[in-house]
Amino acid sequence: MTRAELDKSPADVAAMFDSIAARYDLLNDVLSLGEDRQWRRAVVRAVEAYSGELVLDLAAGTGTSSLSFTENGAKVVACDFSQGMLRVGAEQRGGASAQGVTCVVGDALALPFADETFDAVTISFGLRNVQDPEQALRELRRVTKVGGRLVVCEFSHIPVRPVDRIYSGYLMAALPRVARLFTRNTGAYEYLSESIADWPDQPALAARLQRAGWSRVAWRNLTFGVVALHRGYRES
Ligand SMILES: C[S@@+](CC[C@H](N)C(=O)[O-])C[C@H]1O[C@@H](n2cnc3c(N)ncnc32)[C@H](O)[C@@H]1O
Repeated sequence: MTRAELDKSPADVAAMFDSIAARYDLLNDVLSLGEDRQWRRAVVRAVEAYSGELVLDLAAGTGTSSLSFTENGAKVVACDFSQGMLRVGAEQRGGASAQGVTCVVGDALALPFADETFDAVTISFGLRNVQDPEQALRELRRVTKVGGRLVVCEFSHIPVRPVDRIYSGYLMAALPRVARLFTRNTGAYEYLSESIADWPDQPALAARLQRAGWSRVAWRNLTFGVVALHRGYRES
């Protein structure tokens, strides 16, 4: 059974996602009771990519989110260090460069792109899995054009503490049991629960974005704060 620990060793994280790639999208729908589709629509609206723009979808996984950014004609680079996840997505879209999405293998901590390449950069459910999130946020800023924007979609915390405790109970107890019905790699879903519980809340993540150099940082909650969308701009 392949799972990562909270030290987020890159080799363990990549191997874990390789091992669950084939069932990744199905499990997302099941475990979120279909809410993931609403979250993804909210990300597409927040990124607001249009024709002529180049978007980086970092930690793109199978690229479920990447394809939606092409709706108004933008081109998308789907970057991830799990070749297994990228491969599953490429097979679904008909190639490693198809339907406006180009897959690139790369590490969030040292992105394989020149400075000021992208009009918009985004990362969904990926930043929590990166060993050094602030370094990833600095790298995202480096490859963004001046005036460009960042949207981070990540699990977060429900601001009402007693409700957040009940939700954490679901995460730790029920989620891995439900996952067991669909996958042998229950360790990956124990890691999911633990990493969400361990992740900073909305103001703390906003502070990280600011420390990494992003300006005009703001966030909004989705599904009562189960997920939060953080936004920032590169101003200089
Ligand atoms: C939970 S999946 C999210 C996939 C996709 N963004 C989505 O919304 O479904 C997290 C992804 O982050 C990738 N990832 C984690 N750390 C990374 C790193 N340092 N560099 C590149 N990708 C990374 C994993 O390989 C995995 O595909």
